[in-house]
Amino acid sequence: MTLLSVNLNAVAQLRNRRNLPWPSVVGLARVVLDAGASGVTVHPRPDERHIRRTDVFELAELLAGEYPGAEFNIEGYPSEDFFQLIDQINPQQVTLVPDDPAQATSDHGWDFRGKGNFLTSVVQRLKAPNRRISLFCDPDAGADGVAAAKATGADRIELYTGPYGGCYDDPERAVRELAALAHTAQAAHAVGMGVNAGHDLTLANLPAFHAAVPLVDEASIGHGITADALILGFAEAVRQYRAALGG
Ligand SMILES: CC(=O)[C@@H](O)[C@H](O)COP(=O)(O)O
Ligand SMILES: NCC(=O)COP(=O)(O)O
Repeated sequence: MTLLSVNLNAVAQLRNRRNLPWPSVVGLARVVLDAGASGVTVHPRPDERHIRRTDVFELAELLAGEYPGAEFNIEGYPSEDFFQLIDQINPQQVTLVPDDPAQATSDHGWDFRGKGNFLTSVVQRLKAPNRRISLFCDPDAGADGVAAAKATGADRIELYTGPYGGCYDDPERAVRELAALAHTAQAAHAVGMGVNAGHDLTLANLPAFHAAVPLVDEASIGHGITADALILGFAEAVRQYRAALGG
C-alpha cells in the first residue's frame, strides 16, 4: 500500500485570492487526516504565493496536538531560510527540490552527480532523529543517478511524476514514462532507498502508475486531488485517491 500525503499548496493559493482566512488550510488538513490521509505536505515558496510561513507553524501545531501519528512533509530548496524553518518545525520528512525561487512549479529532479557534494552537506545538516530526507528525482535517473543519490546519505528519493502526468492525452508516451519510473524505483530499492512519488498524479493516472510502480512508500498529491475535491468534497476525494493507491 502506498500512503497518501495531501499537498495543501492549492488550498492556500485559493485562500490567498482574498485577504480572508478561508478556505482554511488547517481546517482542510483536519478534513483530509480524518478521512485517512497519512500526512500533509507543503512546499512553502519564497514569495509565499500559496503556503505562508505562518501556515507551516499552524499545521505543525495541529499535527502535534491532534494527529501525533501523522507525517508532516515539508518540501523546498535548501536555502538558509529553509534550514531555519526546518529547525523550528522539526517535521518527520523533508523533501529537497532543486527549484529556483522564480520557478512556477517544480519541473525537474536533482543532478545527483553534479550536485553530490552540495547535497551531501545539506543532507548532513538536515538529518535528525525521527526525520527522513527525500530527494526529488528525475524519472530517468536510473541506477547511476540513484547510486549518487544514495551516496548523499538521503533516505528516499521522490520520483518526479510530472512528465507521466503530462501524458494524459498520449497513452504510448505514458507507457514509456512508466517504464522509466519503474526502472528508477527498482534501482532505489536495490540500494535500500525508499521511494516517494509526486507531481500531477490524478485519479485517472494513479491506477496505471500504482500497477507499474507498486512499491512506492508515499505519494504526495495536491493539484489533482484539490481539483477533484471541488466536485467530490475533500473527504471523498481522499477515500478515492487512497483506493487508487491500494489502500
Ligand atoms: C515538489 C513537487 O513536486 C511539487 O509538486 C510541488 O510541491 C508543487 O509545487 P506548487 O504547488 O508550487 O506547484
Ligand atoms: N511532491 C509533489 C506534491 O506534493 C504535489 O504535487 P501536485 O499533485 O500538486 O502536482
